[in-house]
Amino acid sequence: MLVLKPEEMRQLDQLAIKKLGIPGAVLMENAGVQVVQAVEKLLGELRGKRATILVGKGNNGGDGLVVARHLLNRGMEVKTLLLAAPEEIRGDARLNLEILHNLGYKVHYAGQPSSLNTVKVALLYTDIIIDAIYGTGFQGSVPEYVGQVINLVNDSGKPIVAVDIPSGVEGASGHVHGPAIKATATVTMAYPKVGLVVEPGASFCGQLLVADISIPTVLEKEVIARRQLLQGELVASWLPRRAAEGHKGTYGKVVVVAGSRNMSGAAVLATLGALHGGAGLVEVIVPRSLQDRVAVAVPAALTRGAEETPSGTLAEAALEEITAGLAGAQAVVIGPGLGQEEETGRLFRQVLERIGCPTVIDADGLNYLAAAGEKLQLPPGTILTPHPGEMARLTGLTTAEVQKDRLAAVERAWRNWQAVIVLKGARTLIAAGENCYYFNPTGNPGMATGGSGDVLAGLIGALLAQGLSPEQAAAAGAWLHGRAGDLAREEMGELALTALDVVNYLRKVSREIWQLGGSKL
Ligand SMILES: NC(=O)C1=CN([C@@H]2O[C@H](COP(=O)(O)OP(=O)(O)OC[C@H]3O[C@@H](n4cnc5c(N)ncnc54)[C@H](O)[C@@H]3O)[C@@H](O)[C@H]2O)[C@H](O)CC1
Ligand SMILES: [K+]
Repeated sequence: MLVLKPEEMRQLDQLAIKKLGIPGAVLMENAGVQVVQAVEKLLGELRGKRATILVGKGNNGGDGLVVARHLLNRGMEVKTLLLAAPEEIRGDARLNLEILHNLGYKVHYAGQPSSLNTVKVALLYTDIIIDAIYGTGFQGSVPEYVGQVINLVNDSGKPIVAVDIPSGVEGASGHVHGPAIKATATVTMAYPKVGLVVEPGASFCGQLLVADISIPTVLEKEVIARRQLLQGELVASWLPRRAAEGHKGTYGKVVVVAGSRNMSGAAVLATLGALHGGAGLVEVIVPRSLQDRVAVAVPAALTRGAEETPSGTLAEAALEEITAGLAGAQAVVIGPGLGQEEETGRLFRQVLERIGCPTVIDADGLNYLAAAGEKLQLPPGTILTPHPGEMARLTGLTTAEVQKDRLAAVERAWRNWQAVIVLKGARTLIAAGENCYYFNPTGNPGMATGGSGDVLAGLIGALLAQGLSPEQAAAAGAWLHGRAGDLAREEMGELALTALDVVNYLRKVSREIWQLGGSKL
């Protein structure tokens, strides 16, 4: 599903209104009706229940006024609190204010500090709160009084439905500079906005519902940016359907270069990720003393032992053995558990020069890249999979700076390295080119556990080997990995979840994708 910046949404709104002749008031009416449906989903029967609607001065407030009219029609007791002076309300929002007035319905003015008590009382005697204070027109931080209102709403313990965007969240970036509504559900109009699918904004949305307000889909071609919210349907459409006559050669060979004495598990987990991601063949190359152990742990993989340093990391002398292993590879995964020996770093650079197929660089591989001091030539179709700390090293930012603006960080890394970048962490973000992003909604905090990233690297390698483009492999890998973690959480919660569970639950995801056969998940 396409993800838009507010300015792009405004452009489509304007085209729908001015070029196609759909009146703005119709769009607003549709927006309001969609919010009413969400309220109904949350509350069930509406008759006799109470709603409080907080209305700002812009069109978001206008949507709120439509909601008020429809909830009244459904027999609800509705209190509408205007946080702006009535004379500030213009255009379609004004029209809706006048309709309410003509109905004899009283909208309360609650736009100044002395109204805080009115707000408190309203919030006490309500079953649901509708946030129509700010929408896509909002930037910066909310005025002090509005901040006080928002804090009261958040502390009320009542379900909150945000109209288009939780007020206080910037639609273009997901930045939150002060108080912001913590919604139970957000009904966003026509398309998800960037600020709703990246952190921290994403955490304020609750359940995200995308409402059809009759913006014709033909207008999508006017949007140049390629930003996609990942969904099972899209991922399934990229994955190859296995042919009856297929054999292991059909699904590609992944070579995993990983592991050291203290981190043999990283090699095992990356290999398991590749095997469960559907690779035809996986060969894992590890320091010689680990080979037997790894072979027992992953009997379905080929193993190759290579020269090692005294501390048990791959040695420079391993180059020829690794080069031999690379023969016939469709994809390479390099980095998990390699350690931080200088000699292994030198080897890493030489191996990179010999790889001729799409490559996933993860973990210690990323640290070697960052430490190289010069910009290394990456294999064609490289994917980098940093967590925020690794991202900081790759871009010269601090981890806090990366997390504060993940979108900017991932864009910077893409420009620096000209590779597909997968920024892990809550709401994994993928940058694949100029204005080309994938936003991953799957995954949960239970997956913040050692080895989970190794599984992802292997999984992406498998998808590359099966012929997905680097951007599809990165995006699909992130989605499938997060989905496996989500299914694992459904059964075991977050505490006990380990990387091995992510591997094991890939089976269920595989089944879902298989059953989907290209239809909806
Ligand atoms: N036809 C349409 O465009 C439709 C839009 N819909 C809804 O409208 C909003 C967008 O409306 P807009 O009037 O552009 O913006 P807001 O309602 O978000 O109003 C913002 C309002 O507040 C001012 N403002 C911005 N930042 C701050 C700040 N930091 N402090 C104080 N005030 C601020 C700004 O100047 C505006 O005056 C969209 O989200 C939809 O909900 C309909 O859905 C359909 C048609
Ligand atoms: K809002």
